[in-house]
Amino acid sequence: MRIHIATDHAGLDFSQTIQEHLASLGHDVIDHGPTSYDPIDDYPSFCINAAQAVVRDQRAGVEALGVVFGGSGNGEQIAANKVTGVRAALVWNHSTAVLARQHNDANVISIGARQHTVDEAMSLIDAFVAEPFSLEERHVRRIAQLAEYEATGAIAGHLVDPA
Ligand SMILES: O=C(CO)[C@H](O)[C@H](O)COP(=O)(O)O
Repeated sequence: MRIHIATDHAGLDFSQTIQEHLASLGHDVIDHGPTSYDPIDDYPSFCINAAQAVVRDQRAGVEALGVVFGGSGNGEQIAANKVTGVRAALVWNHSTAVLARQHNDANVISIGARQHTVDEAMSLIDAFVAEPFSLEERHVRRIAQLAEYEATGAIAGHLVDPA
């Protein structure tokens, strides 16, 4: 699996340790930064670059996922979800890691580095990467509705207020 990683200053130590862990498991890890600690850096561009790379890879038929870190993970999830084709989930326990794949076919997860130990975060990421999408019809249908809204601003057969 290719795994695209991004963070900001709040998750930089985490990110480096976790990248080594993922590489030791044989994953192809790609770091989208930052490359050095800057306490006033901004997470959006790092996370958007990682998210774009996931979508680009998946569209090219490459198995790829993304993991973004921040202090809470909230802003990083929001940033990743601005990229068309991204389904980014905030993961904070084993169940949300597994369900992000099973139900949501999430292609990016976000983890708050100030909310977990690095060992906890590694186990959340391992659970996420190991879990397949269930392919159950109701989940496929809901994900398709999200993609349709993203593409057209509407969901056929459902009332969506105009943006
Ligand atoms: O989690 C985050 C965004 O959701 C950021 O990592 C966090 O806001 C950074 O905080 P600070 O600039 O105070 O170190």
